This record gives sequence, C-alpha cells and structure tokens, in this order.
Amino acid sequence: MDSTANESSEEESAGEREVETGANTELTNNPTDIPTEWPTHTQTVSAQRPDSLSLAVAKPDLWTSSGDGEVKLRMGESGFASEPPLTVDQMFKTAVERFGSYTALGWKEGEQTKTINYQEYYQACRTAAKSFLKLGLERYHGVGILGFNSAEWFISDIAAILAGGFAVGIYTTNSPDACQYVAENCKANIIVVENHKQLQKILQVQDKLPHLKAIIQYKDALKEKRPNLYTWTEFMELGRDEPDTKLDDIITIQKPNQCCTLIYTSGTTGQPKGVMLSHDNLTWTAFAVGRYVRLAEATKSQEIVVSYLPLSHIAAQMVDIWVTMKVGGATYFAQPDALKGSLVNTMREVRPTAFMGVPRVWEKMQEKMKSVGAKSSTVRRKVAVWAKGVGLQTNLSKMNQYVTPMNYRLAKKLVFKKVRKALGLDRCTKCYTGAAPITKDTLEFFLSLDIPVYELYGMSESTGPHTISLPDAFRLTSVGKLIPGCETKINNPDEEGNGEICFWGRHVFMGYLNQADKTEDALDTEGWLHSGDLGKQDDNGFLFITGRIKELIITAGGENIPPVPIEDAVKEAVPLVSNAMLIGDKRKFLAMLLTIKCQVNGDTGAPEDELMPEAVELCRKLGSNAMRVSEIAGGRDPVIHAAIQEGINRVNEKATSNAQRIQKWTILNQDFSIPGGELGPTMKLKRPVVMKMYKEQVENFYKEVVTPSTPDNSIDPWSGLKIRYEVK
Ligand SMILES: Nc1ncnc2c1ncn2[C@@H]1O[C@H](COP(=O)(O)OP(=O)(O)OP(=O)(O)O)[C@@H](O)[C@H]1O
Repeated sequence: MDSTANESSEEESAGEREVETGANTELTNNPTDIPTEWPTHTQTVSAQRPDSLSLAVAKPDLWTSSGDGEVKLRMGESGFASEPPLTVDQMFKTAVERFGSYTALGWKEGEQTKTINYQEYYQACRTAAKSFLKLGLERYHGVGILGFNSAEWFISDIAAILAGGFAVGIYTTNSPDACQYVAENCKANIIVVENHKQLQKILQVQDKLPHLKAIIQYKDALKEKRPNLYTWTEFMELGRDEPDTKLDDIITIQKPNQCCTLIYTSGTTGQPKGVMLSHDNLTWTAFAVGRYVRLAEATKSQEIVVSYLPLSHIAAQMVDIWVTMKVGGATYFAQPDALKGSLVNTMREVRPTAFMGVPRVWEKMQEKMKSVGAKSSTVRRKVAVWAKGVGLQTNLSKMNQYVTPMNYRLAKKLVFKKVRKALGLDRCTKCYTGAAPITKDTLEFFLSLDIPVYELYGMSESTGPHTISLPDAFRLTSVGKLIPGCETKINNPDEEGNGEICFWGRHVFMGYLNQADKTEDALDTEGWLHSGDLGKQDDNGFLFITGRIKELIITAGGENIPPVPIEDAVKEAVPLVSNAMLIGDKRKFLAMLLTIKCQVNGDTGAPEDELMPEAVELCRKLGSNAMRVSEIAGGRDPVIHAAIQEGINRVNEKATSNAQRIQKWTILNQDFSIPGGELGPTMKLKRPVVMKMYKEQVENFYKEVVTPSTPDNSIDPWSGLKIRYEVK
C-alpha cells in the first residue's frame, strides 16, 4: 500500500506518537492540527499496521466482548490513521469551541422552526447526563432510545455516553419482545421512548427487565402517571441543579478505546448482535468521512442535513450526529411520517447540502417521479426524455473525464434545475446511498436527471462506511474507494478477482457484546473484519460488491449462486415487480417469489391490495384491467402472468448456466414491508423470515415433478398455464 497523502509536518509528528491504549490524558485536540490540504481520491493512505501486532499478541488486544473492556487502537504512523484519538466529549467540546454559536439542531413545532446552537446542544447533553446519573445510570449499562429522530433522541444518545453508559438505539419497528431482547442484552437502566405507543411496548415487558430504573417519554403528554415514568421536561429538571463534579469525574476517566455505543444489527442474518463501538470508532470515522468527502466546516459554509433514517442504524447516526458535529453542520429533523410522504416537504424547506438515502428511498422517489412524469403532457414528456438522454450521457462522460456537451446547459435549465428544486435537492452536492444494494436502473435514472447518487459501503461493524464514492471518484455500480487510513483485503480471490471483502482500520468495531464466539467469527487472528460480502477491486481502486456469502444460494448440484443480481435483473425486466426473492439453497433448481407494486397504508406502512398508479398503468399497457394485487397473485391474470414469464425468459436467456435459470415463480398476495417483517429497518430483505412465512409456497415449487430437460410441457402449479422455458 502506498502512503502518499498530503501529510503535513504536524501529521508526521502525530505519526510518531506512541498511542496504544487510547488514554486521553495527553492528547492534543487542537483544530489547527488539521492539515489544510485535502488528499485527492487517487491517494491511498494506509493504516500502517504496527509490526508489534503479530498474530499471537494482536488478537486479545484488538477485540473484546466485555462491555467494560478496552482494545488496542489501530493507529497508523502517518496520514488519516495517525489522527489523535478522541473521546466523544473531546470531539464535542472542540465543536463547541469552534462552532458554538452555529445552529446545531433544528425542528418544526407547528409552523415554527426551532433551533439550538452548539453551545446549547452541549449544555443540554450535560444536563441530561446528570439526570441519567441521578436516575441511577451505572457505568457500562445501556440507555435504550426508542423513537423517531428528534433533538431529544440525539441528546439522550450523547448524554448516555457522557454519563459513562452505552447509547443504544432500538428500532421503532421492534415488537415488545424484540425491545426486551435489546434492553436486556445491554442491561438498560433507562429507556427513553418517543410516545405512548412506544411506551406501551416497554410497559409490556418491564417486568422482565431487572436493570430498568426509569422510563422517559419525550413527546406528547403522559396518558397516565406511573412511578419512575418521566416527561422530558421532568427528566431535564432532575439534572439542572445537580453539581457538575460527578459527571466531570466520569468524563475524565473515559478513554477513546472504551465502548460508548451499541448498534444492534437488524437481524437480516439471524438474532441481533450488539456491535460495540468505541469513542475512537465514532470520532475517528467522523473525522475520516468529513475529511475524505470534503465536507465544508461551518466557519466557511455550513453543511445541512435532514435526519429521517432510523437512528438505531449506524449510517444515520454517523451522518446525522457524528460527521455533522465534526464539521459544525446543522441537522434538521423530518416529521415522523417522513417515509410516508412528508419527507419531500421537509427537504424543500430545509434544502440540505448533503443527503443520504437507503436504496428503497431512492427507488420510491424514482417510482413517484415516473408516475408523475407519465401524467404530464406529451411535449413535457418529450423534453424530459431528451434531457434525460443528455443528462445520462453527460454524467457518464464526466466519469471518464470527457468534456461536457453543449446541450447539457439547456437541459439543466429546462429540466434538471426544476427537478432538483421539486425534490429539495437544489443545493445538495452530496447525494448518497448505502446500507444495501441499489439497482443500476435507479442509479441511471437519477444520473439522467443530473443527480449523481454516490454509493457508500460498510457495516455496523465498521462504524458505517468503509468505501465511499466521490464526484471525482465515481463509477456506476461501484461502491467507491477506500476511506484513507483503512485497508481492504480480498480474501481467497477467484480467477476473476472476486473474494470476501475484509476490512482493517480504526473504524473496525471492538467486538459483539458478550459474544466472544461470534466476535471470533467476524474478526480473524490478524484483526481483519470479514464482511461476508463478495467483491472485487478494479485497477483504479474502485470496489464492486458482487454478492453476499451470507446469502449465497448453493444448489443441490453444488453451484454457488448470488441471488441479488438475478433478483435485480427480474425487477428491471418486469417493472411491475416490487420485490423478488430467489429460492434454491440445497434445491435442485431455482424458483422465485415475486410481489407486485402496490399502495402502502399511510399510517401503518403496511402494503395494501390496491396497485400503485404506475402499476395500474403498466397493466393497462399490457392489456389487463387489474386494479388489485389479489386479481394478479397466484397467476390469476393470464395477461400479466404471460408478461412476467416473458420478462423472466429474458433474464434466463442471459443466465451464465442452466442452474442459474429461474424455473418456477409465483406472485404473492402481499408485498414485503417492514411491518410485515419481510424487510429490515433499512429495507434489506430478511430472507430467513420470508422463507418461514412462505414455507408452503416454497415447498410447492419443489413438490412438482420437475422436468427441466423437457420444460415445454411444464404447467405452472399456480396458474395452470403452460410455462415457456427457454433452455438452450
Ligand atoms: N452500498 C452497498 N451496496 C451493497 N450492499 C451493501 C452496501 N452497503 C451495505 N451493504 C450490505 O449491508 C451489510 C451491512 O449491513 P448492516 O451492518 O447495516 O447490518 P444490518 O442490516 O443491521 O443487519 P445484519 O447484520 O443482520 O444484516 C453489508 O455487509 C453489505 O452486505
């Protein structure tokens, strides 16, 4: 690995510092230490793994599964990896010193927008920390936070850390049992809930939480008084007049290499695990991302973000809380019904300068824009089609450093500017997607509208991002380049260079709480984090994800098949399809469960029977009058059935082998959703859950006598229609 970043003399001297345990006493935290030059994307700064980290000694130091454990920091000798380690309190104090009067948080109260600055934000966190201590928060015990994004959420999170506990976000979609699992696992002393609805979940399991001492509700009036149940105002009053000494004593003994946050995995691959993140994991990653992405510091031009993604996920925490704090940015909170439609209103008001969406958010925007576009006049549609052609060409050319075509300016004026304004993205220069795979179709759609959506890739276990795309380091379908200071290893590459992606760096987590065995599975003896993802790097350092070992289908014939590319191909070939899940592990052939694009209940987020307007339109074009999923599911609509089969045939034609062909498929009665349990909170498919829910349908695929060699005679068991296989 080369180490050619713009290293200032300060950085070089930082590299010589011996910082092994992360003790915070002697650390400089002077913002002027930060070099003014940004490294360019082509430069890779490696975390120089010290020779002393030999196999035998490295292992026990680099990870722990004890809540009160400490780890060896993965310091490098120069560049990003040598940045002095900080505790959360140190990073926050620096932000207050540098950006004290700048807006830190903003939210809507009725028609009014309220804000607090960095000084007030820090003081609120200290007060809340004193209140937590007064309520009996013990060192290395959790503060569970269960609710939609808000200032109170952030304050609870940071206060828990300052007070020496663990900040623990709990997914708002969790059932009472799932809340109990997390609260018990982190020995939560306190749980902060948003409203009555979330409170009920905790009250249902309260008796099974022996460590729980208090509950705080931060929105709405309490419907009933209970012992140890507080409103937010009551809670903040508890700490207001408390002396600072106890809190300061705890803050002083905190070290960057100790755990301060637990991120519970969403369980797409099994029971949630508590990912232990240290102060250094958070503060270093915030530094590295801010620097690499070249975020502006507030003193020059303030970055603005909208907080709406689930905060219990690391991606939202890193963007909304930590990176923003590092550069003195302002975070504005969306409304709880953001994903049900109000997000665009918040976006138009706030006009963020950076925006992060999980793939489903971008897909939803795409669907909405397509259905609006379909209703516009012929002239408008023609202009849009022309502009999109120009947009795609221009942006694809930009990737290869070609010159911008002349007609781009006209397309920008006529279409792109208007689209950006309508989406609230008119001053957003950094649009990101991450946390799950996104389709090329969606990326191209936004690229054609002159909205490059940059990919981030990483995991909870890497404190969020490991690779990032940048405007000048961008390839369609690549998840970008390595963050300087980190390392990637492609383990056991095949002849095409595909292997398991492994991470090394100061963003790598401490371990899973109380799960030494699982930690040992994730971190090898050298400390490499095994992602469970398959990928390859091109000659220019762009990383491409090509599959997930965790969800690889191994057929009875022994063929390894990554399902996502096939599922994406089907979704692209059949636009009516909302979700697709490939089946075939230990089976003789592949089959697929499909769902149709339908409307979603505005209150519950549950899928409804009515088709989405875009889907209705597609049906009309095909010659079907269907209005509901129930008219299509199970092969009830022969026209739609034939169209889907035709799309699947096209996908099958491109299959690299016979084993990779979809031999059977069926349309389910209902789309996948978060409340339904088929999707995780970041919209990732929970394959084991779907397998369980649709066990019968899956078994039916394989009940029939399959005759793939003479497929022309096969009858689809769901529709009774003849299946036209095209086996070469
Ligand atoms: N840009 C991306 N493209 C493709 N896949 C991605 C991308 N970003 C993240 N992922 C996938 O998400 C995984 C990380 O997920 P995360 O750590 O958020 O887990 P989770 O959703 O909380 O739960 P679980 O560990 O149960 O899956 C990565 O290993 C990778 O498979």
